[in-house]
Amino acid sequence: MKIFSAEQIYEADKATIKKNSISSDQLMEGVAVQLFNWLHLRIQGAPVKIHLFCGIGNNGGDGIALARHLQEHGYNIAVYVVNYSKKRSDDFLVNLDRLKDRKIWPEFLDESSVLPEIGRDDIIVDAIFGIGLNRAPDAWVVNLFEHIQKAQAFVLSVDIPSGLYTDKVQRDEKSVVKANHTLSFQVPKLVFFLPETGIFTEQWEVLEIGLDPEFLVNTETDYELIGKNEMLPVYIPREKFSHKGTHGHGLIIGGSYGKMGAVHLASKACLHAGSGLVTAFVPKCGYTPLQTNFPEAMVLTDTDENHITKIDFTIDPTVIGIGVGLGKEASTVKALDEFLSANKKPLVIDADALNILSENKELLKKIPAQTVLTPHPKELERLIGKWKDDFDKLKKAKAFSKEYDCVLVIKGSHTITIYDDKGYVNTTGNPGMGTGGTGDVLTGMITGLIAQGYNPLNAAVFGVYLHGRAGDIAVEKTGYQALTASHVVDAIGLAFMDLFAQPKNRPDQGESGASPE
Ligand SMILES: NC(=O)C1=CN([C@@H]2O[C@H](COP(=O)(O)OP(=O)(O)OC[C@H]3O[C@@H](n4cnc5c(N)ncnc54)[C@H](OP(=O)(O)O)[C@@H]3O)[C@@H](O)[C@H]2O)[C@@H](O)CC1
Ligand SMILES: Nc1ncnc2c1ncn2[C@@H]1O[C@H](COP(=O)(O)OP(=O)(O)O)[C@@H](O)[C@H]1O
Ligand SMILES: [K+]
Repeated sequence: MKIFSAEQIYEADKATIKKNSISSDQLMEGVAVQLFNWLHLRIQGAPVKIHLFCGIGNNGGDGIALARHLQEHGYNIAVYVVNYSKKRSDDFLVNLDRLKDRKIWPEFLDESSVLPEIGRDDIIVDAIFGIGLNRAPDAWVVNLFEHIQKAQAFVLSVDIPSGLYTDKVQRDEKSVVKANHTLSFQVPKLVFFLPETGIFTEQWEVLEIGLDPEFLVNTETDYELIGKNEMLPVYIPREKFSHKGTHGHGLIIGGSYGKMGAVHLASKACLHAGSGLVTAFVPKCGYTPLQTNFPEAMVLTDTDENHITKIDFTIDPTVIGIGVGLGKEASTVKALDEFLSANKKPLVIDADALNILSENKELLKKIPAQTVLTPHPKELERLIGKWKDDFDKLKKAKAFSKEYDCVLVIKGSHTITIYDDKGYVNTTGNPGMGTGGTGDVLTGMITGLIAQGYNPLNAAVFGVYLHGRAGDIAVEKTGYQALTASHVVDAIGLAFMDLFAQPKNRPDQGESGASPE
């Protein structure tokens, strides 16, 4: 699913109005009917009090139009106009008149108003600011937001939590409404997926509002949301006459004394992701544990007992995943330098190999085109430097990816893979995966996918998707706390099979950390 910018959404709006020969008021009316249907389906005429806080632009217009439909169906409503500007939008005014025609008189709130009482069991509709927010809300509006929060009632935000910008971080947390649920019009917004801005809505859901499909299909976006629908066309099926020789050979290089598990996890994940063969290249101390516990892997060893000191092998792997459990010994740094100077194979780089690159930036020039780098936030900071906020991070990440022609996988709750100026935002995974070793599993999976013939970008995006999906499947049996990296490895096969499972009968919805399909 594409993630459009606010400018593109306004353009889509215009294109829809032009193509369908409808007025903007008719478009808003369609939106209001959708909003009403959503609420009506869930509260089914219950006498719960619904407080609608409406701004004076089109977001407010949506709220005002929704109020009319709720009133027509006998709901117990209270409507407030948050009068933060004299410049009201035409469609807001049209809908305000319609409301007055029905003898509903909204309460106009301003700086001097006594704020309404809201019960804990009431519902709040937040239609104060939409995507038109372009400056910080006034202090009295922030005060209203706090009043809304204190009520602890269920907050439904229309289009976007009010106070949240679409393209920058709102510094003051109090200046944004914290929504329980957001109904985002037609497309999700990038801010739902970034750590600093995603916290303002617990759940989000796309509400179809009938924007022109041709515009949506033909418009390129900077970000794409990755779910099952995006990954199915990427999947490479197994051919009947294929064999281990055609499924590729992944080589995992890493490990040091006390950190051999990382190599075990990555190599196992590489095989579970479908690589025909896997070889682990480790210090000598890794030989026995790996051979004993993981019979499917072949093992090559360094001359040193505890660390990688010289990466020397005669096999011909398809792809190399390097860095897990590696350590940063001086001899390891030298070995990595020599390896990168000679290597011609596609690479996946993680963990200490990334840290070595960060400390020896000249080595970055030696990585092959489209190398996949998989940093967690701290490793990313070492690579690209400190960022001011999440948007600055994405900008710096894109510049870095361009400079070194690499696929940059920014790991997190919603991992974002960057390549060629575009970001692929993952929807799978869960907080249970914040446990040692899950990153090693991802490295192995991406390596295993490249081994089978996926190009590095597809391998990264698909690997991240499958990794999160495996975590989601595994956590159903373990719970968040007990989930371990090994559980994730064990569920990789189920994650593949889930690609072809019949969809469950539920609406196209998502929530922080859950898949939208
Ligand atoms: N295609 C779609 O998705 C459709 C979208 N629709 C809906 O339209 C919504 C966007 O509506 P919108 O453009 O009228 O802007 P909105 O957010 O209501 O703000 C109102 C105005 O407030 C102003 N302003 C800004 N910041 C301010 C501040 N801090 N303090 C005070 N004032 C401030 C600013 O005007 P300014 O003063 O800068 O001239 C701004 O224009 C969208 O979210 C969705 O709900 C549907 O109806 C139809 C289909
Ligand atoms: N809250 C979360 N939601 C979804 N995925 C998560 C969450 N926390 C961590 N993960 C995933 O778990 C992995 C952790 O990787 P990393 O920090 O490198 O772990 P390690 O170094 O221990 O292997 C990443 O792929 C990350 O996206
Ligand atoms: K809103």
